Amino acid sequence: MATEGEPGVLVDARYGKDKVRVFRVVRDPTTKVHNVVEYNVTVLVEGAIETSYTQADNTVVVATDSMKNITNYLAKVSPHVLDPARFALHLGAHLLARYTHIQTALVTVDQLRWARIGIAGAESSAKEEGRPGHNYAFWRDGADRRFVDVEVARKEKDGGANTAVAKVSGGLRDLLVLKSSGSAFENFVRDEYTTLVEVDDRIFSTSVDLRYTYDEVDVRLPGDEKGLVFGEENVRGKGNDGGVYAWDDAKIGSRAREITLDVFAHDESASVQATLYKMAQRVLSENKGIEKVRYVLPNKHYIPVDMKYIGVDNTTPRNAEVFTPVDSPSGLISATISRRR
Ligand SMILES: O=c1[nH]c(=O)c2[nH]c(=O)[nH]c2[nH]1
Repeated sequence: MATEGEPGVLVDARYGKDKVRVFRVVRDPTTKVHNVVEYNVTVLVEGAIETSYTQADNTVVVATDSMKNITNYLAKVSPHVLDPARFALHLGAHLLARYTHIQTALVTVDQLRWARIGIAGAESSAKEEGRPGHNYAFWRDGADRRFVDVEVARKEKDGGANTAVAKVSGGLRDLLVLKSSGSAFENFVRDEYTTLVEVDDRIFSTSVDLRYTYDEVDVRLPGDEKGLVFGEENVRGKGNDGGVYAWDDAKIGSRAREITLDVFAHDESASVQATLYKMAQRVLSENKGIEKVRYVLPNKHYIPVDMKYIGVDNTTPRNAEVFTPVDSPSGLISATISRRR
């Protein structure tokens, strides 16, 4: 939108609430087993909102405070609250159903870890991944977070249709790993700039960031007045997968984490690049609904301390035992691996 006399043109605009912190407990009154989730939610919208920027017209603005309220309200009433992907889809679809001038809703749900405390006893009838666990006592069993990113876009402009298409990706952030053997780095370019020595055994540590992207899904917006009826039938995969959800993000999320840890541990790593590629291939081969995988792996260097000055060998790989962990600089290795068509 351009106004005469102004040098600039509004090219894109989106707004919303970031860092909406939500904790939800779901209680089963019969078994007394509780399930809990903690999310950091980002909820943004795009659409016919240009005049709020160009003409100070707030009549098109759903307040970011209201978006926070909607997030909390859906955390209370959505049947999908325990599943971040479905919850994010429901929140995005709800915003489009409720506000016809909104074209696209962008929802990110970052999930903090809460695992059942695995103890036996009277209050431990619940199970987590087959293990016994306390019914309502939990602990933070890792600093890594699962996330899901959902972009729900109305199919037709101007609120005309009750159908939308959703781009969904999920992943993992800040999974910190280290191995003290099984990693080499040799045969790299050697020239006048090279000081790094080749090693057939070194420490390999990284903080894994992983994003996997699904095939797009079709979304039917909730038709009921309150926008709360949003079931399996509202989301359809595009392939011949019999409709409903084309994937189970909860299962894929925990499997991708297991695969990442498994490949990291088992691979005789020739480089961060080569290990990354193997991780991505495994994630693709075991999860048919995933279209592409992106890993970002910083190489967190651990430098053997040189003790030659005191007559001690601490630098040849066999004798390297004391290291200085180096925060910066770090390598930064990334790649996207897409399913072969
Ligand atoms: O696995 C590695 N890949 C690199 O590209 C690189 N560069 C470097 O200095 N060390 C390493 N390690």
